[in-house]
Amino acid sequence: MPIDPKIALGAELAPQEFSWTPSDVQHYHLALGAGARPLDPNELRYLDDEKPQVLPTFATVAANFHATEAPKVSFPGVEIDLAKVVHGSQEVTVHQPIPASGSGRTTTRIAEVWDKGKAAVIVQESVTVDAEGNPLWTARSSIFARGEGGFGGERGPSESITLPDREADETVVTPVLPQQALLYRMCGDRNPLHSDPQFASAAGFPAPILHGLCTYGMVCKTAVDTMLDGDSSRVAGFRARFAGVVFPGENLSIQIWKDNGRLLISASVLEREAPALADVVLTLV
Ligand SMILES: C/C=C/C(=O)SCCNC(=O)CCNC(=O)[C@H](O)C(C)(C)COP(=O)(O)OP(=O)(O)OC[C@H]1O[C@@H](n2cnc3c(N)ncnc32)[C@H](O)[C@@H]1OP(=O)(O)O
Repeated sequence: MPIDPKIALGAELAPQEFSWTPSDVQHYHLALGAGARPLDPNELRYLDDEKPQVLPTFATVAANFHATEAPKVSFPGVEIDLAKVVHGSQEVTVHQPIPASGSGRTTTRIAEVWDKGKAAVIVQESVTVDAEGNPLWTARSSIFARGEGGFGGERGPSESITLPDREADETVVTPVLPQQALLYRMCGDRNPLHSDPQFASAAGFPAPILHGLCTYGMVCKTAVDTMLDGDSSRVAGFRARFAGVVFPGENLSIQIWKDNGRLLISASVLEREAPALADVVLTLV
């Protein structure tokens, strides 16, 4: 059985130990498009050699940054073909600004398994501490496994955020480079869905799609640059639901509203007027 919720729910995955360097951080930021404004000192903070500031979304790549193999969707009680899976949602809460270098230990458990009929939604929660055991960040993410529902589980919640009924405080267009996914996969996510046209076609897409976490990082960076004077240490948390695919070479239209100590954001693909990220909340420190 591809999904056995009785085994999966609450299962702990093998802990991951890892470390990162300023060079990894620079590399991650470049893969999100940093450096496009090379005369802007705020932009160069992401790329400093000694002490780059670190976007909180680096938390999503830190543990696997040096992976060179395609990921597997294989956990206790879950065995799914990678081609059926898209990233559903992501949330990161940082407990301190992420340092420019360090080491961490992540423990992950399968927190929820929902049966959406045509799909399964599997939610993982993870906690990362530094070498001394101090909390660095916690994360929650879901995958949406197409064709894997119908195992007799519960449907689960279906919440969404209502955006303010007024014009956005800022609207920014952020280009996705034609080579963006090929750059981003060097941050440890070698899923061929993002690079191999044949694999993408077999998965039902006309071309390789952008990593959801690349869109996620790009939108967080845009919000930090536009609303927080380029200071990523003001971000306490960032969450989003992946509402539609993005193709490299498209443009993201990003709308941002100030809302009581947080930013609410929506991101869509300009050319197709199609949603990219929904339920996006940036929580301020
Ligand atoms: C390993 C891969 C890594 C990647 O990076 S892949 C790239 C990043 N991810 C994406 O690009 C995904 C973009 N999103 C989509 O393409 C679509 O959006 C989905 C295929 C995820 C869902 O679309 P649809 O099949 O039309 O679903 P529905 O009919 O709108 O909803 C069915 C049920 O599924 C829940 N749901 C919808 N989207 C998500 C999501 N993104 N994450 C978690 N759950 C989701 C809904 O709520 C609802 O359930 P309820 O009827 O109980 O309300």
